[in-house]
Amino acid sequence: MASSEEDGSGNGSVEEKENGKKRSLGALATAWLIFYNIAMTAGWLVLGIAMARFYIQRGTHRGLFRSVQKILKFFQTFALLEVVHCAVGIVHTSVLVTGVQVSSRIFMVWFIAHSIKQIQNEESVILFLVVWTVTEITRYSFYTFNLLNHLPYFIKWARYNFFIILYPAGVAGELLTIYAALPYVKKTGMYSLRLPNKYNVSFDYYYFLIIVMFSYIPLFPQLYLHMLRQRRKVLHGEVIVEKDD
Ligand SMILES: CCCCCCCCCCCCC[C@@H](O)CC(=O)SCCNC(=O)CCNC(=O)[C@H](O)C(C)(C)COP(=O)(O)OP(=O)(O)OC[C@H]1O[C@@H](n2cnc3c(N)ncnc32)[C@H](O)[C@@H]1OP(=O)(O)O
Repeated sequence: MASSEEDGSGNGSVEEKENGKKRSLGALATAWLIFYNIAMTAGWLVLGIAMARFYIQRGTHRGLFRSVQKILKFFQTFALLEVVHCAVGIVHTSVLVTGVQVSSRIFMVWFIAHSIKQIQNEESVILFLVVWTVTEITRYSFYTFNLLNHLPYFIKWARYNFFIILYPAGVAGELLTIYAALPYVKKTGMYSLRLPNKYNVSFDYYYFLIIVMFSYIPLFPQLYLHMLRQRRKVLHGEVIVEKDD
């Protein structure tokens, strides 16, 4: 009689198969994340180089957003996958924190900078673009090297120190840009729904933007504190017990 190990019907064998499955899922997920992080690092690098070239050649920031917007829209929108990564569990971080971060960026790109052409040449747009670019090149290269188990210390240091200045600077750029958009939104009534209409609902994008600006007050500190906790954990080895979402 064949032993359970030989015929593959015993517990040990089932466990082995399951472990194998886990291993291959793990390998697949790792391979995907390496590909994703390399693509994102490259995308933000291309954006950074395009911005620098534009400024060196033209000597002005006017027209810069227009010239780099396609790359920005593509790679910032691609970042939606980060929420998916957390949701399916291949990345161990909070769906809520990542969701707030990604949705605020998507909102800035599509519903502010893309939609309101009149504000595209504001200095504040360049401020958040430069800040996002430096942040993302550092962040995605950090994840890539980390997954490859070859993380240079200066990248780790940059990932968990740059944000101390870049986060408030990015928020300032975003808030100033929304503020600059307000008069145009009020004048044109864009994305607004006035009564009477067949749905019997009204929506005022102008007031919505004001609410969004105020929502930074409770939300931004949460993200900043999250990053400070990550910093203590990664750079100083502190054990931090995170609350579930
Ligand atoms: C509809 C209208 C919406 C309006 C909403 C208004 C909201 C307003 C408030 C929002 C303000 C945001 C402003 C913001 O846009 C401004 C800026 O970004 S300025 C630039 C500076 N910013 C930053 O430095 C933050 C950048 N963002 C992040 O770091 C992340 O998005 C964040 C979710 C905030 C934190 O990331 P995370 O929790 O993942 O921290 P870690 O990087 O330490 O990673 C934790 C573990 O997860 C692993 N991980 C994560 N991602 C990956 C990945 N892609 N590939 C592989 N591994 C990944 C990481 O390695 C860690 O694992 P381990 O702990 O095991 O090492």
